Amino acid sequence: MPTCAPIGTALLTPTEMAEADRLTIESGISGWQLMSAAGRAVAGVAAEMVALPGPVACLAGPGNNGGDAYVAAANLREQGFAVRVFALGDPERLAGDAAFARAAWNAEIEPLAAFEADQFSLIIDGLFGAGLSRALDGEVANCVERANACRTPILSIDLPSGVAGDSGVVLGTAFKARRTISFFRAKPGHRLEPGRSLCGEITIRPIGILPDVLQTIRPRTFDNDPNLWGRALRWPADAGHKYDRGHAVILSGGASKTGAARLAANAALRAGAGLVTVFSPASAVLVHAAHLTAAMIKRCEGASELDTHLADERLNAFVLGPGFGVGAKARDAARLILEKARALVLDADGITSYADDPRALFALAREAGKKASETRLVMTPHAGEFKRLFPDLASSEGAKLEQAREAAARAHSIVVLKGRDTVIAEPGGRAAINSTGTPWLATAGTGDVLTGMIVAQLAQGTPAFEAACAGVWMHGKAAEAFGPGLIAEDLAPMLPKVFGDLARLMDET
Ligand SMILES: NC(=O)C1=CN([C@@H]2O[C@H](COP(=O)(O)OP(=O)(O)OC[C@H]3O[C@@H](n4cnc5c(N)ncnc54)[C@H](OP(=O)(O)O)[C@@H]3O)[C@@H](O)[C@H]2O)[C@@H](O)CC1
Ligand SMILES: Nc1ncnc2c1ncn2[C@@H]1O[C@H](COP(=O)(O)OP(=O)(O)O)[C@@H](O)[C@H]1O
Ligand SMILES: [K+]
Repeated sequence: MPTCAPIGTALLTPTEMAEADRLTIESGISGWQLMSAAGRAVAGVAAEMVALPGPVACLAGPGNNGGDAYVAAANLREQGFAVRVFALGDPERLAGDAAFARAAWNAEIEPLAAFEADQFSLIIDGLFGAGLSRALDGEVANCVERANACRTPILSIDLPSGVAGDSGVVLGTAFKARRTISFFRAKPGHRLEPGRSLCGEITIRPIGILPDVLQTIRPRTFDNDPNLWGRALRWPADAGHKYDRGHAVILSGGASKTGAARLAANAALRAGAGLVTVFSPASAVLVHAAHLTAAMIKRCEGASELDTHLADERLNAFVLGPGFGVGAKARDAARLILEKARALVLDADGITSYADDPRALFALAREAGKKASETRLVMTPHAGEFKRLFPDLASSEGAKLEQAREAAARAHSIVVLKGRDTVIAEPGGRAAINSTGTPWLATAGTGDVLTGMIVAQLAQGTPAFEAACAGVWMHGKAAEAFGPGLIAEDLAPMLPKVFGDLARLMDET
């Protein structure tokens, strides 16, 4: 079986990054060494973006982000580029390493008001990075908007000025960069929208910060990639049996709404569940029979039949919600499944069924978790569904990471808050931000497919957080593998390629 590094790829908040900086300096590497390395790295990327002699504009802010810009300016000048530096505020007031960097530039510094964006071949944005503390306004906001309006490419240092590093939210206004270079580890703001889109292509460079500092910082946010969950994923054992790979159940809605259940069922089979059964009301059994082959069908009319079926303990992971219908029937089913401490992926109508009483669901999840000694509920809301269960959290605009984290703690469950920047959070505070996928996923039924990919991992015994992360990752990879023009049915057939690529990736790490 392939193996992989035990910890994930951490994403550091600006506060954690400052701590990484501080711990490294404490260990004997100076702040000036870090800034020099950062500035040189910026110049290296700039030189990839523009041909000699430029001209290049370096916009320098009042903090260390500006310091990086002065170092980059001096380095580019050495390489033969024509460079002009424009400063926000009085450069004489710079302190510490940034003052050093300004002194090393040792040439004219013009006021930001003199900057004319269309006179340059490249703009380097060193106004604000991790230290952004309030909305851009006045002269700075004007400068950003002028730069965005012209076609000159922008290279942002650390973050596009105006993007908050911990949330990706825009404070006032922000540069729309062609490329962004950051250091040591990426930040949540590089992954969360709209920050992610404003960064353009992101390059992360080492600058001498020691990875050991992560042991002290203990980050809680990670890139959703196989470094985080690869080792937890179950692969078929050489002499394995189908029951070793779990038996997933998809609860279907009535005759006119059966497609969603089949999308989930086929995805669950392709994603590795040993067996998959669709529980169907009598009225829809024939419709399913006409379409399903490897997946099985069992009549399940309502609560009492579900209760009887649940006596079979091999049925270990369930999907409830896609096409199911909103109401008491969904709530009864969720209750029975969680009371038996089976793993449950709750989506769509399953989530909406609890809009009037979310706390009833959270209590069921808490008890199921206690009984099984692990989280049993995975919820997969899109923003609209999220709002139905967590209206107070949803009103805090733009704080997607914290919303998902708080919701997971409150609901004693894994919360998969979907979108281009899907966040997966667990009750203990660990969270992952996904970057796989394409905009072609914005089409009917792809969420149903996602539930199938997650339930397959749960059925195989992967812990709920890792199961959800793996499902979201492979869902996006399947979309990338298919390319433009996809519909929901196209995703599951891409999984053999996704698994092949994953196995190779993990063998390499
Ligand atoms: N950590 C590392 O490992 C390394 C970090 N490095 C670099 O350091 C950067 C972080 O530096 P930093 O902490 O000095 O913050 P920075 O982003 O320059 O801004 C602070 C200044 O901006 C001001 N200000 C804020 N918002 C404002 C607004 N809207 N409008 C106007 N002013 C505003 C704020 O004012 P204040 O809030 O104090 O009033 C303060 O004066 C980081 O992004 C990276 O590039 C590398 O050199 C090497 C290693
Ligand atoms: N612009 C986008 N880029 C990447 N992924 C997206 C985008 N829009 C939607 N998705 C993904 O597509 C899926 C849509 O799920 P959902 O909204 O539940 O759709 P449905 O209910 O039609 O199945 C989610 O996994 C979501 O993260
Ligand atoms: K910047």
